[in-house]
Amino acid sequence: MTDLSDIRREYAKGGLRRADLPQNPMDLFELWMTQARDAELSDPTAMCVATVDEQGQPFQRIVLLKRFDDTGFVFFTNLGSRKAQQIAANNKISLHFPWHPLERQVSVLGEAQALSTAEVLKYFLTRPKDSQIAAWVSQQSSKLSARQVLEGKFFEMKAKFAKGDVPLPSFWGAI
Ligand SMILES: Cc1cc2nc3c(=O)[nH]c(=O)nc-3n(C[C@H](O)[C@H](O)[C@H](O)COP(=O)(O)O)c2cc1C
Repeated sequence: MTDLSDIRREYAKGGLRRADLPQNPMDLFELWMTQARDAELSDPTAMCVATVDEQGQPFQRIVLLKRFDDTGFVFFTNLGSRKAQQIAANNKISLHFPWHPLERQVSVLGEAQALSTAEVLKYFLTRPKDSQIAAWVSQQSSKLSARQVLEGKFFEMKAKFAKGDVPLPSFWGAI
C-alpha cells in the first residue's frame, strides 16, 4: 500500500466562529465565493455533484456553478447524461465546493429540479459560439471509440453552424 502519511501541513488560516455566522447560510456562501474568486483559486466555481444510482451507489463529478441565489444553485449539463438520468430517478443530490487552499469546504444537500427552457436559452445565448457548438457535440456519459470522432463531430457542427446562430439543443439543460 502506498503510504502518504508523511504529507501533512498546518491548517492555520483561522477558524469559523459561531458569532461570525450570518442568519442566512447563503450570505456566508456568497462571501466565501467572493473570497475564493479574489484568492484567484483555479476554477472557484467548480463543484462536485453527487448523485446515486438505483442501487444507492453514489457517483460524483465536477461541474461548474453558473448561478446561485436563495432558491438554489444552477449548473448546465446534457439531459441524457448519467447525472441527469440519476437525478430523474432520485433527485436527492449533494454539492461540494473543495476550497481547500483556503482551508474551507462547502457541502450542500438538497433536491434537484430542471430549469425551464426559457431560462436555459437565456444562458445558452451568453455562451461563446464554440461552447454552444460543443453542447451539440458532447454526448456525455457514453463511450467514444476515438478522440478524433469527437473532434470530427465538432468540426462538422462548426461548419454546419458557420453562418447564423447556434440553436439550443433539446438535450441540453440546467439543473
Ligand atoms: C473542470 C471541469 C468542469 C466541468 N464542468 C461541467 C459542467 O459544467 N457541466 C457538465 O455537464 N459537465 C462538466 N464537466 C464534465 C463532468 O465532470 C462529467 O465528466 C460529465 O458531465 C459526465 O458526467 P456523468 O456521466 O456523471 O453525467 C466538467 C469537468 C471538469 C473537469
